This record gives sequence, C-alpha cells and structure tokens, in this order.
Amino acid sequence: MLEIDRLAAQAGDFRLGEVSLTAGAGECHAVLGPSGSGKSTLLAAVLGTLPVASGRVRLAGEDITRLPMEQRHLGYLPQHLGLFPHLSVLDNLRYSARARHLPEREYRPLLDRLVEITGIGTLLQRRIANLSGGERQRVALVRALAANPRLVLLDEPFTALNESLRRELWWLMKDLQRERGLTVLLVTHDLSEAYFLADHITVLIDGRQEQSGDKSTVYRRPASEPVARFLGLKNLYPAHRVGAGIVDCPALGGRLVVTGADVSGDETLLAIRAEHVALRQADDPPRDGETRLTGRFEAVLDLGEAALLHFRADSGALLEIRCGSRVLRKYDLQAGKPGTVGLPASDLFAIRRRGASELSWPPTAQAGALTL
Ligand SMILES: Nc1ncnc2c1ncn2[C@@H]1O[C@H](COP(=O)(O)OP(=O)(O)OP(=O)(O)O)[C@@H](O)[C@H]1O
Repeated sequence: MLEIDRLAAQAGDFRLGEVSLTAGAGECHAVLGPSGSGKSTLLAAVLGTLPVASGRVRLAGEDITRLPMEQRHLGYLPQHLGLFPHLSVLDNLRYSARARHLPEREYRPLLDRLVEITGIGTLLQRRIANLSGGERQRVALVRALAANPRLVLLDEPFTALNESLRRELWWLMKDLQRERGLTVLLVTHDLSEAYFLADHITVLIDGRQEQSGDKSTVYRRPASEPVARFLGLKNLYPAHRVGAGIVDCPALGGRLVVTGADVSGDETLLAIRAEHVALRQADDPPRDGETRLTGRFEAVLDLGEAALLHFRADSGALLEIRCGSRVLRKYDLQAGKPGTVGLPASDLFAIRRRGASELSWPPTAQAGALTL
C-alpha cells in the first residue's frame, strides 16, 4: 500500500504541495492535471530523484521518504522513457532485475509474458536507436514491470500507442494488479485511461492538490471550477445565492433549490454533465424536479458510438449534450432545428468558484427546479 502524506517538494522555482493520497495493494491512483501542474514532480519525489521538502511517503507501512532511490525497488516508466541506448532491448528489460540480483528463474516467467503480450519478442536483440516510438514505449513499459515491483510509477505510459494496443495494455495492467497486487501511481492526460485504470483520482492544479477521491466522485462531483474545466465539463453557469439553499441561475431558467449543500457565499456555479442533459419532445409531459429549456440545436457532431450536440437555450445559455448516436437518428436531430431539453434535478450540482466565497463541502449538492 502506498501512502503519501502532506508531501511537498521544490523543483527550481516550482513548488509542489501538500499532496496526500493513498493506493492500496492492487489499486491504481491516477494523477491528472494540466501541463506543468506538477504531476511528474510528484512522481520524482516518490521515486527519490527529487528531495522531499516535507511530508512522508510510506510503502507497505515502511517510511521510504529518505531511502536512496535504488533501495526503494520501484518500477518507473518516465515520460521520456529513459531507455539505455547502448544496451539491447533484452538487456534494458533485464536491467532492474539484475540490479536487484534477482535470479533469472524468478523474473523470467513474468518478463516472457510481458514480452509476449506487448509483442516485442522480435525486438529483443535490437538496439534502442532502431526502434519506432511505439516500440520504445512498449519496451519501457515492460522494463518498468519486469522486476515485479511493489509499486510502479507510470508517467504517460501509453501515449504513442494505437488504440487497440493501448486497450490491450490497459487490460494487462488490470491483470497484473489483480494477480500480483501491483500498486500503480499513474500520470496521464487521458481521462478515459484514468477512468479505466484508476480506482482513485487526484487532480493537481498549479502544484496544488485541488481534489482527490474515488474516481466516480471526482467524475460526478468536481469540487471546483478548475477541476470541472480540466475534466471537460462545459456546462457551468453563474448563479447567486438568494436564500438558504436557493440559487438564482438565469441561464438555467431562474431559481433552483440546492438541497445537498447550502451555498454559503454569493457566487457559485451550477453544473450539469453533457451526458445528463436529457433530450425531450416539445409535448413530453413535465417531470418532477426537472427544469425544461427550449431552444435550438446549433451543432450536431456524430462521433461514431456517441454524438455531441450544442444546444442554444432561449435564455442564451449554450449547453453541450452527449448522447448515443442512435438517438440522433431516432429524433432526426440536425443543426438549426428547434428542440427541448430537460435538466434532471439530481444531475444538477453546485461548484465552488475560484476567487469567490466557498460552498460548504463535501459536494453532495443536488439542485432541483423550485416552484415559486
Ligand atoms: N528541475 C526543475 N527545475 C526547474 N523547474 C522545474 C524542474 N522540474 C520541473 N520544473 C517545473 O515545474 C513545473 C511542473 O513540472 P512537471 O513536469 O511536474 O509538470 P507536469 O504536470 O508533469 O507537466 P506535463 O503534463 O507537461 O508533463 C513546470 O513548470 C516545470 O517547468
């Protein structure tokens, strides 16, 4: 089990901290955040290549905060791969196990399996310089995993790979986590990768831990505007507190009640995920607690499995809607057509606005249309 407790570190002028997170044996914790937010810096501090200014890192109960890097026995796939160019692929793969003086019979079965699954068996005698980008990435992944580490740190491990290989490796990671109790600290920009692999998610913004929790909570209830925007939530509308648990949100049709968490300041944002905006027919009977908006579809984009729509409400608000592409055909949705959408009360939630007074938290807000 990995426990990071109020970890702070300094890289040049950049300060990271304080970060606290955990990952149990066999779990994956994904670290997300915009470029330059400190994700690789966090990995460097856990790995031991960057000194820790304060805080603790524990692995299986052992405090490794000040342990020399080579005694931590961690698997590491750096963003720039860090393969040894003068060694063959096979010698790169054996490097960690040999450095730890593991006998070949101990590490070879896992290594052979990883080689087979990643399809690099024909590359073993090649030099790193002669490999393609995707081949190097697979070699670096196998190298990070081959010595059967307790914890593996993966910095953007699957970026140069095609979709089908990436998915295959995602499943491989799941297998290794389950079979060997492999614990993973993963840095990624890819939200679907984080949702697939991770049990928990931490979002870093400007070196600060903005939110951390189980992945569905972070997904369903981003705690602040920067997290929401980073996670791709577009439907955010300014709202004002007008009474206990009541907000006025002109863009979403007026007054709404916030039942889960009261708004303690004046300024907040009401939010709804694109996939929670419901498509309705103009003559659909009203539903309890659902806010209806009429307007016009401005754009309709068929992405294959799913579709993205832009809907301009009569109030002027723009809503992004995500639905299955079959729905497009069912309702014959096209840009320029008028339409009606529903905002289910349980899917509307309040978000803390940076720079403004804060909401009371945890974020269990549920908003519903208020009949006044
Ligand atoms: N050794 C260093 N000296 C000075 N500045 C550094 C050093 N290492 C990192 N930084 C700075 O710290 C900030 C965070 O860098 P870091 O690599 O951790 O970000 P990141 O979130 O991993 O970004 P990306 O997604 O682009 O890889 C950046 O502004 C970077 O330039």
